[in-house]
Amino acid sequence: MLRIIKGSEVATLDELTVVHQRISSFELMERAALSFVNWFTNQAMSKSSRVAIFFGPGNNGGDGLAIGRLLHKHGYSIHLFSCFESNSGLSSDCQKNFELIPFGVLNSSWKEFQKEDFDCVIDSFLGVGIRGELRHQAKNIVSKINSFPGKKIAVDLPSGLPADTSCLWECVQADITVTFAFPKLSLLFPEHAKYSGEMVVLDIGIPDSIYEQFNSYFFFLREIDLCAFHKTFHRFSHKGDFGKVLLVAGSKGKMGAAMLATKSALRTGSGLVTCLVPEDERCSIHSSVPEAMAVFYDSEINFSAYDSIGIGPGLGLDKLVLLERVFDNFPYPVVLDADALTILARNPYLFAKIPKGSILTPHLGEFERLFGNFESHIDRLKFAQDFCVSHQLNLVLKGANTVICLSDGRQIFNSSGCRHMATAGVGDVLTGMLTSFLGQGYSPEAAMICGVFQHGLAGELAGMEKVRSMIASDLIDQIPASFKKLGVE
Ligand SMILES: NC(=O)C1=CN([C@@H]2O[C@H](COP(=O)(O)OP(=O)(O)OC[C@H]3O[C@@H](n4cnc5c(N)ncnc54)[C@H](OP(=O)(O)O)[C@@H]3O)[C@@H](O)[C@H]2O)[C@@H](O)CC1
Ligand SMILES: Nc1ncnc2c1ncn2[C@@H]1O[C@H](COP(=O)(O)OP(=O)(O)O)[C@@H](O)[C@H]1O
Ligand SMILES: [K+]
Repeated sequence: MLRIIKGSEVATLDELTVVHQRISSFELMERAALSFVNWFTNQAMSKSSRVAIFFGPGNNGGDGLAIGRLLHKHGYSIHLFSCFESNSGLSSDCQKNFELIPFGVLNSSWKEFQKEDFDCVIDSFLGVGIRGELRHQAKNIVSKINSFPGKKIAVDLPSGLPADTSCLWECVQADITVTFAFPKLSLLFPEHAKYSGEMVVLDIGIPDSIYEQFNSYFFFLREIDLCAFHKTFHRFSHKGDFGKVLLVAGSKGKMGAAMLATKSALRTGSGLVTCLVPEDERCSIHSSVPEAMAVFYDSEINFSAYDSIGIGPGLGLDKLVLLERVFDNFPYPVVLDADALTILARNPYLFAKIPKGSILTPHLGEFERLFGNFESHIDRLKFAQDFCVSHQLNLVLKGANTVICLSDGRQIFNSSGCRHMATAGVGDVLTGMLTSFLGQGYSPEAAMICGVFQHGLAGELAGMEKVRSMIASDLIDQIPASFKKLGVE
């Protein structure tokens, strides 16, 4: 899994790569620029587009100059805007690229930029090199860039955004940030959505072994990481091997949540799925998910007969006693979502009773209900880390780039998913998937890695087809295609 390192460590990462691959730092910059240009030319942007590139004196500016040179070669009309007073302080690779500005590419001061003259702005003013608060002049440059109403594409980071911390000043408001090698931590913070826009991570050929030389408990989960976590089943596998799972979900008026979680667990591969529901609601489960079984609140339930239990979707807030019964009678990790989390928030003494290794799946609102308000995402993540380590629990903090917070302190950002997933019931589907993988014998870590990534992938597939019309059931329908895409049978 890709390690997310600090912005201040990028220079060392570059140096180690240059030595390891026997290339020059100029060649590494060229590689970054080529990967950007390759991405850019695949966007639906006409060759007649007029492109403005703001470039600073550091290596971020060097990237911009190289990008400008290469885009000019592709036939784009390029106008460079320098964001410094004197040419004497350029970084060495920026200087080399400055000397290579081709004939036909205009170069002016940022002050001369006229927004009406362009179709697109590339922001390569500042990257990971920013230290401390943005200086006065830099703030003016950022405002100038932000005055452009069209598409703004940030190179590596929107200028002004610190790489690892929350930002307290105005930065470039990019529509898309194209970042090199690994996502800079601050691009993953929800409070930076208006600066980072969409995020694209481009591989520039830095081997994983180089990242391993840095200490970091933040990771980025990609499709290639999944294969190692999936179990394989053999020819003689029977439904018992695929797990017996129990979903404690649904109440009067909220049976849809139970159905979504149940269908999702079946589609994720569970052999036997039972739903614990109010007896009055038996028909709704039987008629909508005939493959599932139902048990009822008043009956004697042998919780230990199940391989995994997921609790919460549509449960209702009056199920404290039931929740305690599960905790007292089931010693293995459970999945806790939705109303189960609200019951926990109201009764914090229950934290100590949750089986070790369990998975709590709050969205930001539920996280706040459980643990209070945080000024920044980094503070929230630090709290989550301490909570997970001290209680030996796992937490899936849902949202764009869902964070899997493991009980050993590691925090893994998911890369799959799309904005169309922000619709009712999509979280219930995740509960079904996580419970299903646990029931199939996956460790909590493997269940979260496979479940969270694949949930996002199914969401992307459904979103591609249904765009903003997507509903949670569409995501369930795409679970089979997500298995196929991952090559998991
Ligand atoms: N492996 C990778 O990812 C690769 C990374 N690469 C690229 O290198 C970039 C990093 O380049 P970098 O280190 O030269 O820093 P960069 O962002 O250009 O900024 C330096 C400038 O910022 C200025 N400055 C500082 N603080 C400031 C403030 N508060 N307010 C205002 N200004 C401030 C500082 O001024 P000074 O303090 O020196 O006066 C200096 O001029 C990285 O983002 C990526 O694009 C690729 O080329 C290759 C592979
Ligand atoms: N903008 C987004 N980008 C990617 N994924 C998202 C986005 N918004 C929501 N999601 C995902 O959709 C799911 C929504 O879950 P949740 O808020 O619990 O929904 P519900 O309670 O309606 O079931 C989560 O898995 C979350 O990560
Ligand atoms: K930038």
